[in-house]
Amino acid sequence: MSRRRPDPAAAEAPGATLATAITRLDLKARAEEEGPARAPLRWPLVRRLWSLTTPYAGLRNTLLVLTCVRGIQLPALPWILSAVIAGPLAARNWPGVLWGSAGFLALLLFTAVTFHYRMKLSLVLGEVVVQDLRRDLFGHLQKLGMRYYDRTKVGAIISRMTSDAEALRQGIQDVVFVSLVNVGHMVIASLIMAWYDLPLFGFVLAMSPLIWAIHRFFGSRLGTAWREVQSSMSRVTATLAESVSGIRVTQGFVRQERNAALFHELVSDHAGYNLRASRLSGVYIPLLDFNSQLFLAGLLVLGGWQVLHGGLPGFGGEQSPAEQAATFAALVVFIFQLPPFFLALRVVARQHNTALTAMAGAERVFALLDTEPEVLDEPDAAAPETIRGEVVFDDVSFGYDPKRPVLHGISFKAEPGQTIALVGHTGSGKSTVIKLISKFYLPTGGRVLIDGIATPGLRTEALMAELGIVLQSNFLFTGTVMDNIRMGQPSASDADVVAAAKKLDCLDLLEQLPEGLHTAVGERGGALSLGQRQLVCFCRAMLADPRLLILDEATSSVDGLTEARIQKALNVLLRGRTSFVVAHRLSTIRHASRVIVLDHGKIIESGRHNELLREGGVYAGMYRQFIRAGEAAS
Ligand SMILES: Nc1ncnc2c1ncn2[C@@H]1O[C@H](COP(=O)(O)OP(=O)(O)OP(=O)(O)O)[C@@H](O)[C@H]1O
Repeated sequence: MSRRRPDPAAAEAPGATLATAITRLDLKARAEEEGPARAPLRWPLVRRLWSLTTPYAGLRNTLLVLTCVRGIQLPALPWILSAVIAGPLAARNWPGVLWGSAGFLALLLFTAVTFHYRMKLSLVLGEVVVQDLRRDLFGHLQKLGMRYYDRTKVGAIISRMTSDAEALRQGIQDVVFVSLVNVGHMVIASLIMAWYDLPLFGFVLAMSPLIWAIHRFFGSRLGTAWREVQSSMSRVTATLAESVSGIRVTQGFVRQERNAALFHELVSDHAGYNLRASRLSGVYIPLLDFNSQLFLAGLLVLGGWQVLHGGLPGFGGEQSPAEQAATFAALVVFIFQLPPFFLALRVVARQHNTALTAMAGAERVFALLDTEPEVLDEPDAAAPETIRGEVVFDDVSFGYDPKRPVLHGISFKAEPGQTIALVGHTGSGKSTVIKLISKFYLPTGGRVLIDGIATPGLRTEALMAELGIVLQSNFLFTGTVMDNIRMGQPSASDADVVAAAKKLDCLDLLEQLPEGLHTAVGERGGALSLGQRQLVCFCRAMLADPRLLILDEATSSVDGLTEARIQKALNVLLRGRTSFVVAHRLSTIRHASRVIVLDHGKIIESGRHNELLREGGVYAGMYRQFIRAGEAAS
């Protein structure tokens, strides 16, 4: 954890304690979204990860061959050098030195070419596998139902697609191939050393676990520290983005100081993690370097003794000149083999840490891919060509959590072509009724019937083909006005889009935009006014021409003139199709075939506007309030 100095400015800031509490909660929630940093190596998971390379078996197998070749080349290079020094050079044989150098150069070139292709192909393999994985994840996310999205945070989904997918890429592109190269290198180098001098090699083996242990101790701590640095940075950027986009609210509610305290806390957290990682690196790298050099010093003493005194203490007696030359050659071989041998050991240990991170990422990514989409269709569900648009709620009850119902015994019938206005206080269940008609959920009790077919028996695609949804948030995707309208009917031509806008009598309003229908709407439609966004969504629904229309009317007000045009467009849009409107406009409610008043998930009144007014019940009270609020605002 980071150690922070108390900051007087932050402590004095109003709400600093609250800010700290919020940060703590926020950090905890985000840490939960990110999940554990590492997971143990599990064979089934490794096999599944490896199976992602199956479609690219040719590429993968070429890489395996290159990996093996490189595992031999790496120890062969220092071996040639040591052989030339201990052989031709010690014997003062100049042509032999030249031949040896030429052989070294040739192998060097071959090694460079192998390295080039190994790097290139592993990057390609990592890229194609991650591309497939992201495509599969996205496709799978599209299939998951509302329940999944109700319980999963957006941040968690984004982490699966970004940091976890990246961890998998590292696992596939680096861990396997880099580890194989280095393990191969170590095996061959060990064979060479053991061949030259078995007892001296015993000394090397005895020291290796020390280096491995140092690496494991620091490596895992460093891995965690760097991951914390990264995630604390993403918290800083996320908070910064939120603060900048919400700057008006911040200033409006005079929250600048509180936000500054929160931001300060996140930044000092990040600095703390950075310092911790730097402190660890500062000990680890010099320690490892010192150990390797110490090792060489030990080797020089032992090997030197052997050369000068004939064999290691306790391993044989007097040596002949030929044996002494062989001992000298062995020492040179060891001195050349050892530094890259320890380097390879370090690389393998580092890859082990990366593999644990990849395992954690793989567990989460596969868990998402294995999440079964909720089955909403019965096996023999009907898929009628068209829908007339009769909607019946037959004693429907529903709870997002089945133990806590939010709709109780709802019954009503909408004839084809009718407009049903849903009104009620916030949380009364209006949106939930709409979600049941849209088949985002199935009722927990009773039946929702469309054209006499209960929703589980009606194929979801058939319903969606005849269902148009216009939400209050007026969701627009990055692209042009034209693209956004066409989303309602992807095969529609430009002329069809223009015709839809004409039908709603709003073409002139959209053509007034800087580039007319080709104007880019900006992120989430930010480049358009609220009224323009609503019109684009109406055109989108008009183009799709569904039999059933769901409309969550926007509450935000637009200027009087635009309001009149929107109202006119809305009347055209509603005409001739069964519509359910979460109504906020008086004129929509007045023209509705029926107004359904909900309270705490129950229908308390139902009828035409005038009838309900005459009854003088809850609706009449709401209406009076509405009128008073309208007068006060004008
Ligand atoms: N995804 C959800 N998970 C759990 N409970 C939910 C969910 N959505 C809504 N609820 C709860 O269901 C009840 C009805 O909510 P609903 O959104 O249908 O009301 P509403 O009348 O549309 O409200 P508003 O006018 O504020 O949009 C509320 O108590 C709400 O807290």
